[in-house]
Amino acid sequence: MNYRGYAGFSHAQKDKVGVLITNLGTPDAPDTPSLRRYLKEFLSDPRVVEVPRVLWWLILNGVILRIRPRRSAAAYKTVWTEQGSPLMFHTEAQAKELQASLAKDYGDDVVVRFAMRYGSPGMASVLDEMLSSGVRKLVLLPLYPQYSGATSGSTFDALARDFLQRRWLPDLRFISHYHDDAGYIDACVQQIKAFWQQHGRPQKLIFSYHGVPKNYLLKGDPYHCECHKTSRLIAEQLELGKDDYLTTFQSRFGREEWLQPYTDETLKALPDLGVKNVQVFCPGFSADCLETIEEIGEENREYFEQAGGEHYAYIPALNASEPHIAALTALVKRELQGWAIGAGDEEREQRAAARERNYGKLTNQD
Ligand SMILES: C=CC1=C(C)c2cc3[nH]c(cc4nc(cc5[nH]c(cc1n2)c(C)c5CCC(=O)O)C(CCC(=O)O)=C4C)c(C)c3C=C
Ligand SMILES: [Fe+2]
Ligand SMILES: [Fe+2]
Repeated sequence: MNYRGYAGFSHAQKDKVGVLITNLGTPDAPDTPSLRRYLKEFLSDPRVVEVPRVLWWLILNGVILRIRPRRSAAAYKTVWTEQGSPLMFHTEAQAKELQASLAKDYGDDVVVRFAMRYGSPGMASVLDEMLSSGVRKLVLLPLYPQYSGATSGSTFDALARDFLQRRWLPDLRFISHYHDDAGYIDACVQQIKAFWQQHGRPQKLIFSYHGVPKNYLLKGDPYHCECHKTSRLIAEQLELGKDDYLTTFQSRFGREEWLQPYTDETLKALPDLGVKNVQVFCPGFSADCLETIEEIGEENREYFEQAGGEHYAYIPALNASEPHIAALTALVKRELQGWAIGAGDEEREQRAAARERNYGKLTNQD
C-alpha cells in the first residue's frame, strides 16, 4: 500500500489547526450534464439511499438519471445568480467570516476552509491542501445542525475514506450535530425576530426541515428527534404557545414514506383549518439553496395560496449572518479546548533547523 505523505515537508513548517466546514454540494452549473454528474455522485451514496445496491443501480441509471437531471436543471436555473449557486456562495461567505472571527483569538494559527460532500470543491482536495500546509489538528464541522446518517454520517465517511490512504493523520474533532446548541438556537431566534420587526408575526410559524425516509427513524437515526428539539427550543425562546408553531418535513424523494407531516401537504391543508397567515423558517438549512429558495419560497407559497391562504412568507436561512457566525465560532472554540495552539513557535523554529542539520548523525535529535 502506498500511503500518501506530504511532499516537501519541513520541520520548520508551522503546525496549524484546521477547521473544515462542509455542506452537501451543488451542481457546477444549472444544466443537464452538470446535474447528471452531481446527482449520480450524490444518489450513489448508500448513506443517502438505503436500497440494495444492484437494484438501486438499475433504478438510478435506468430511470432517475434519465429524467431528473433535466427537471432539476430547470429548477436550479430559477435560483442561480451571477455569483453562482446560492449554496456555494453562502458557504464560501461562512468560511470567510468564520476565519475572520477565529483570527481575533488565534491569528493565523487557525485556518478555515470549506468543502462540499458531493461535487466541488471536494473534501479530498481541500483536505490535501490543508494537511499539506501544516494542519496537524483538524475540526470537521458539517453544517447540518441535526445529525442524520445521510448527511453528517456520510460526511464523516468521506473524511474516513480519505484518511485510509494517508500516512500522517491529524488529531481530529468531529462536530456531529449542534441542534440544541444555545448559540445556534439564539441565531435562529434573532433571525426570526428581525424578520418579525419588518413583516409582523404570523398566525402560525412553520419549521420546515429536509425529510428523510421514515424507515431511517425506525432504524435509529436521531434526525427526527433532533429536529423536534430544535423547534421546541426556538419556540420556547420566542415564547410561542403549542398552537403557534408546527414542525414539518420537505423535499420528499421517491415513493416510500418519508418523515411526516409533509410541508407541502400541511400548507395545502392549513387554510381550510382557518390558518391563512403563515411564515416558514428552515432551521436545518444553514444556507439558502434550491430547497429553501425555490421549494419553500416559490412552490409551497403557490400551494398555500391556491388552497386559500392569504399571507405567506419565507424567513431566510442563517447564511453568513453575524449571530450565525458567532454561534459557529463558539462551537469551534469549544472544540479547540485542550489543544495547545501556536505554543512554543520560536523554540520550534530553532529546534527544527537543528533537526534538519543533524539528520542521521550520531547525536540526539531534539
Ligand atoms: C434521495 C434522497 C435524499 C435524502 C435522504 C436527502 C437528505 C437530505 N438532504 C439535505 C440537504 C439538501 N438536499 C438538497 C438537494 C437534494 N436532495 C436530494 C435528495 C435527498 N436528500 C436531491 C435529489 C437533491 C437535489 C435537488 C433535486 O434534484 O431536487 C440540498 C440543496 C442543494 C443545492 O444545490 O441547493 C440540500 C442543502 C439534508 C439536510 C438531508 C437530510 C437530513
Ligand atoms: Fe436533500
Ligand atoms: Fe422522534
